[in-house]
Amino acid sequence: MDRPVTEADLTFEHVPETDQSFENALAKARDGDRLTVDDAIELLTTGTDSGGIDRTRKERVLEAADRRRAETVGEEVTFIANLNNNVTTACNVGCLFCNFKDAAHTFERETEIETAGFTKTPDESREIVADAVERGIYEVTSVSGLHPAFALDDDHREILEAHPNPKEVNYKSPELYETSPGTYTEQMAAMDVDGVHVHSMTPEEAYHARRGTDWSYEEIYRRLRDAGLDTVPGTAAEILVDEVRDVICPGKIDTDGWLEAMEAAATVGLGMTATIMYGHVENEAHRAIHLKRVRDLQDRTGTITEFVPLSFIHQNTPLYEHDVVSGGASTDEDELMIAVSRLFLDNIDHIQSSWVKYGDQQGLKMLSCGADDFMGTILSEEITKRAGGEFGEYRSFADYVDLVSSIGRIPVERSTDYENRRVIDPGESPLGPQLGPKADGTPLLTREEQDAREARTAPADD
Ligand SMILES: C[S@@+](CC[C@H](N)C(=O)[O-])C[C@H]1O[C@@H](n2cnc3c(N)ncnc32)[C@H](O)[C@@H]1O
Ligand SMILES: Nc1c(NC[C@H](O)[C@H](O)[C@H](O)CO)[nH]c(=O)[nH]c1=O
Ligand SMILES: N[C@@H](Cc1ccc(O)cc1)C(=O)O
Ligand code: SF4
Repeated sequence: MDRPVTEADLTFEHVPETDQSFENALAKARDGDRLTVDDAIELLTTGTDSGGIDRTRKERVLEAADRRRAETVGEEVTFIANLNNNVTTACNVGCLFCNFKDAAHTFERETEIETAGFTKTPDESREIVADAVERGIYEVTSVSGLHPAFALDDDHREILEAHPNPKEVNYKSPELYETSPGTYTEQMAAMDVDGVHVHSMTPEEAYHARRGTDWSYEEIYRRLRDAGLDTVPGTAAEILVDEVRDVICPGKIDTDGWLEAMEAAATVGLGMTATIMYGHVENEAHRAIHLKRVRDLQDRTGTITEFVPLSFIHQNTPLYEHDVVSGGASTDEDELMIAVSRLFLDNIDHIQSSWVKYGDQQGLKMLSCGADDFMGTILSEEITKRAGGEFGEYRSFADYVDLVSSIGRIPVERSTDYENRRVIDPGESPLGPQLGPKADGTPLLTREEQDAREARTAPADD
């Protein structure tokens, strides 16, 4: 085809059609029976017997999910004091839903083009994380573009440098770039400040860290773990159905590759999260199959601590700009995605509501649709912002306590693995992080940041 693919061109093998009825599926969900893919399709569509979403049926699904949430985890709403420290935006994988990336050639020394992106050296990463740890952060989340100069470690660099055709394996020497990201193990070690929890290396990044070798994912994750990695973010999952991946991320590892990497991380003892990125070209059958693949993986490993539905942010993405999609998920679809995740994933305790994707108001609503975790302080956000999201880059503990208390739930700070938890009394002072290695309750934001924030939110002078 010499024109870009559009929504009308897409025909999928998997379509939302079933022999199940909505009422049967809902009855099973209410009874706590394990749901099938067809059950999930019925709930996500509020019945395939009619088109569009039926609001009354939707409310019944949300109610069932909210009840399941209360039975499983009670009334506490958790969140974490964390920092996002993404190392580089250089990436040539070309996912059509992503505007986080910048073409890697714009980072080269010998280029006229000024790059719109960034690359941090390991020393720079350490400084950023050390500063945040100083302020009470105890998790760093780090996801990055697949910079061509990245290697797993010195052994891997040697292999890549000796490769007869480095281009074939998406490798270029660090000397060619203005700034080198170093190696993945150097970045892990650099971010491992004072025992901070390092949450990093998605399956896609792990694939990049083994390119041009015959090393297994176990070997990759073992070396990363030994360098300081603690848990793995289960992003790059997108939709775990290859006919969808072929459209939105043809350059990425396939479904089996993603599952293999996650299983390997579990085998070497790493905990992990899992995600779905929905609301683009996929239909409810794909969402349901995705949930089944995640549930099966968790049956095999038991190491997934939370499931995170990531609603597609469309504004600045190639998928939207090339008219492949006309927007993202509707609010009804968002609520049903959270609810059916809770009902279907009977082996994952926590469902996360992302304020980055939904905003505060809808994010809070999700906590009554099946979600029980409200993400983290993050302090910096680039993925959603660059895609056109407008819900900001951080939340303080005071924000969290206000928000969670406003819906009559209990604010609780947690560790990445949910093992350490601290119920926060809204009346206490300070509210700040207390689980951290420097647990002195230092406010999350510096004075300057607080002032800047107040200036932004203050009513304009007349
Ligand atoms: C930007 S990538 C960074 C890590 C690494 N390059 C990878 O792909 O695994 C992390 C995740 O962000 C999510 N993401 C990217 N663009 C998005 C968008 N426009 N809307 C919602 N989520 C998005 C995707 O789920 C993706 O896997
Ligand atoms: N949902 C989003 C997250 N979630 C990850 C959490 O912040 C945290 O790292 C995890 O729960 C492990 O403790 N992070 C983002 O940057 N953006 C999101 O939309
Ligand atoms: N980085 C992802 C979110 C994410 C990160 C880590 C996780 O464990 C889960 C989700 C995004 O903003 O889209
Ligand atoms: S989602 Fe990840 S791999 Fe894909 S283009 Fe964006 S940064 Fe690169």
